[in-house]
Amino acid sequence: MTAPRLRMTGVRKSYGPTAALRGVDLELRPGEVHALVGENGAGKSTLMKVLSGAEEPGAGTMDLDGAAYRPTGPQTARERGVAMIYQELAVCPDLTVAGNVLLGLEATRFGFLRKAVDRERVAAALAQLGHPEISPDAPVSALAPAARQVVEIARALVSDVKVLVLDEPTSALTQEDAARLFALVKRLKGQGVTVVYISHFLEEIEAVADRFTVLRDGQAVGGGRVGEVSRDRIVELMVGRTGTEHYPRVPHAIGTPVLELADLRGEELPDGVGLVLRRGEILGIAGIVGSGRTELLRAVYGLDPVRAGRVTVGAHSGARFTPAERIAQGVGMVSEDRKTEGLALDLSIADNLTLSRLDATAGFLARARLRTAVGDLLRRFGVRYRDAGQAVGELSGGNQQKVALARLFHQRADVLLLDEPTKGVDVGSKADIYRQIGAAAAEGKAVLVVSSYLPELFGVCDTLAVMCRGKLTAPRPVTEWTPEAVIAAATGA
Ligand SMILES: Nc1ncnc2c1ncn2[C@@H]1O[C@H](COP(=O)(O)OP(=O)(O)OP(=O)(O)O)[C@@H](O)[C@H]1O
Repeated sequence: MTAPRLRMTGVRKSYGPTAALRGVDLELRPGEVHALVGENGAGKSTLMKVLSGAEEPGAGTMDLDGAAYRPTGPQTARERGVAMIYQELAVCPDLTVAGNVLLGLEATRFGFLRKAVDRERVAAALAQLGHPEISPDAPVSALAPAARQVVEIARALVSDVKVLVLDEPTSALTQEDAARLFALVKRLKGQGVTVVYISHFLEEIEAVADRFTVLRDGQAVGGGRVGEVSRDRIVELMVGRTGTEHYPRVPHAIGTPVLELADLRGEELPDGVGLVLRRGEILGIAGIVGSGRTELLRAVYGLDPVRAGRVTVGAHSGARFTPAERIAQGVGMVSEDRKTEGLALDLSIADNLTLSRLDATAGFLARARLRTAVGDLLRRFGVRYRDAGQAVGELSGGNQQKVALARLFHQRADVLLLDEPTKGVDVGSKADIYRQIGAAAAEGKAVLVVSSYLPELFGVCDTLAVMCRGKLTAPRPVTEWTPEAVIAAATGA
């Protein structure tokens, strides 16, 4: 058997009273793609932060190519050839591509700046990654997310990366860019680089990974070769029980219209959208990143200016309402970008959950009743937390997403606008969210859901419409669509 490239033994890490890692062993081989899977809060990011020097372990040892490995920070980890690429990319937008790729290297490696040589080196790295179209001289601020990600990977490559960690790397990518990323990962593997790949999409893992390890509650509970273990078995290992239903359906009936859009136009997108959403209806909007789906929800909610057209919510007709007015009209939204627009990360879970409830009686509710309501909501959404007084920023990414959704349900909105509601959420918890969406429809609420994950739209929605360059097809029952027809409509084919 090949000697491991990197070995982690008995790694522990606690944040105050929260034990994030409880003695993890992990072995990574040279030139393999190793998937790390597990429920939200299982400890995946923490384990990889320890590996890449961003967090110091409380206990345990690591060795790299047979020698002790104890990084004191991300820079010393990089010097040993271990780098991590986060979901929120860490590039400096004001620098050029070359400036970013060589960041921190000029001084240590070259001693002095050799511009032409540096430029060549960066161009070679980009070509090696299969992206010669990215110019070393381009300002990073001008690049799309997928290209920025390539810049970060190139940065790791020039410092002779041996182990590269990708944390949910496709979360901001179009399907096409995701396919290019998979090709790039395979190239890196061919060059002997070990890639650790964190993802909640088992399809992705099957497409790129050789082996996988499942984390549960801060421990490695299983693993093996991809392809030799069924998806259901992997999910079982993740959640610790059998028979997780992927798309639970709650029976619901469709009633009268509650939201109507007529020729709605934003500054650029959307471009003349009309639709009718009825009580008890779950209407999905498919489309590629950039097609105007997010802009559509933002325009309806009053977050983006509306140039023309009409939005009717119950008795309120017009287009220029503020989000506060929309909330008062019974509209709620969970934005795709929960960090900047959704949650107040420094505030407690309980405060975040109760912030947007404009219920005059809330002030008089006994504290105990409110506490019970909060606890009940957190349970319904399967949030893993220590106590409701804990800051939301301390939760894992997927658990933050669940809090953002739970808040909307606490707000008791009648019209729910959901933009990528299960982004970053694990397979088991996705089912919890689908169940809550179904329950909302059963209570007569109307749901407009934007998603880039087609199986989810097919599994959850009653009706489906596809957005392409700011325009929306007529919504049709989901049974009348096929994935191929959706993709054709989304790409304007
Ligand atoms: N800075 C922090 N302060 C306090 N607790 C933290 C901090 N970072 C992580 N945790 C806790 O450590 C545990 C593991 O979190 P981690 O982010 O590693 O999970 P994850 O498996 O990456 O989850 P996700 O799939 O949601 O990204 C969670 O209980 C989380 O709340």
